[in-house]
Amino acid sequence: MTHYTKLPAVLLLADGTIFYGKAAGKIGTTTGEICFNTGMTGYQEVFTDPSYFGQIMVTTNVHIGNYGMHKDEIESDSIKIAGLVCKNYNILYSRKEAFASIQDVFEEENIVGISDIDTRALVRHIRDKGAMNAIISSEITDVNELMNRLNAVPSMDGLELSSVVSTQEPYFYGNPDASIKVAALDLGIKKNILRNFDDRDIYVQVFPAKTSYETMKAWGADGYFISNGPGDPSAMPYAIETVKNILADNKPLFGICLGHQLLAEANGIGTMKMFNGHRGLNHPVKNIIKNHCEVTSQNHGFGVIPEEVKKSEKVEITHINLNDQSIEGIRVKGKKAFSVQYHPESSPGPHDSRYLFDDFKDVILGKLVW
Ligand SMILES: NC(=O)CC[C@H](N)C(=O)O
Repeated sequence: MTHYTKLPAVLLLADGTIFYGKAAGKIGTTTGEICFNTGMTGYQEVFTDPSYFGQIMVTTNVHIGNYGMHKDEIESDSIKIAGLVCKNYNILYSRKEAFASIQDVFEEENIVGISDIDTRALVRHIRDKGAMNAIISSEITDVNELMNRLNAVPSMDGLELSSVVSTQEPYFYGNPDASIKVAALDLGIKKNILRNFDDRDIYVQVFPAKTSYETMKAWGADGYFISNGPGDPSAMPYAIETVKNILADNKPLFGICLGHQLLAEANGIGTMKMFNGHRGLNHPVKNIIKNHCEVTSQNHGFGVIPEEVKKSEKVEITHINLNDQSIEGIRVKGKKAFSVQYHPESSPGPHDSRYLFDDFKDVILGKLVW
């Protein structure tokens, strides 16, 4: 640990609300869309999830950093959140397997945060007012200056971010002798998705976001995976085109989160920005086909437009959110394509939905048809 001084810090929201706290992480200034995650564990997996790129994360779990940082508990190779807002920011940690403190990693990776915030009050405020941009600073105290900087930050609505976090070059994951080959379009893929494929004897080639279907097909994949990722799905015509081409060839396709939204878009179903996203580890979802409930891990700020899904002749609904009845899963009629809005790789989160990876394998093997 190089240094740690609890300097004062400010959090300013786009609606003018100010919270004062203490500096956490790198001393500096950061901006992004503010969002909250209600998960009670797994902060490192959450902070390294590329879907959070461009977002300032408020953690409702009171203790952050208390079990340190672990080499294996990553969902990508760097911290992806734009900033952190928390209550207790612990630079001391209790686990001997940890390789560093949260402060070491945040300093190294230039992540700016603010602690000692009443996160209950802040979350209630965001919950009532909806998604908005915010700025954290431990170097600028002038509120007008902060507001000027905040006003220059683009809205998440309409932002394409996948090509920023995606791999630049294709790479392989898993066992080359595995029985099945899947081409994954990396829009911000989480590592635990790759681990889940590997666990099921599936060899994956991960392709950059803007790879065409033709290029992936040349590898001879048995199925196609469209990943999770940051930003607005409607701002990604290149990926919608890729999904349309996979569907036109009637290849097995599985989409998670952003991949789900893109499967909807490719079938003429629109997506929308939600008033508040779903981010947490205990969202109840009903599987309509199997007639059971799953407790799910979620992280999304956009959703598919329910009315458009319901009147679509191309897709059928497979999963529904039991909190707000939003659409959590679809499958394309007469095709081998399906997707879910939530995160079955659940890292962190409960493992109720891991069967979806088995389902994808069964679709590829022709054992699951609809
Ligand atoms: N986890 C994800 O793939 C998120 C998808 C999309 N960026 C959203 O916020 O809704």
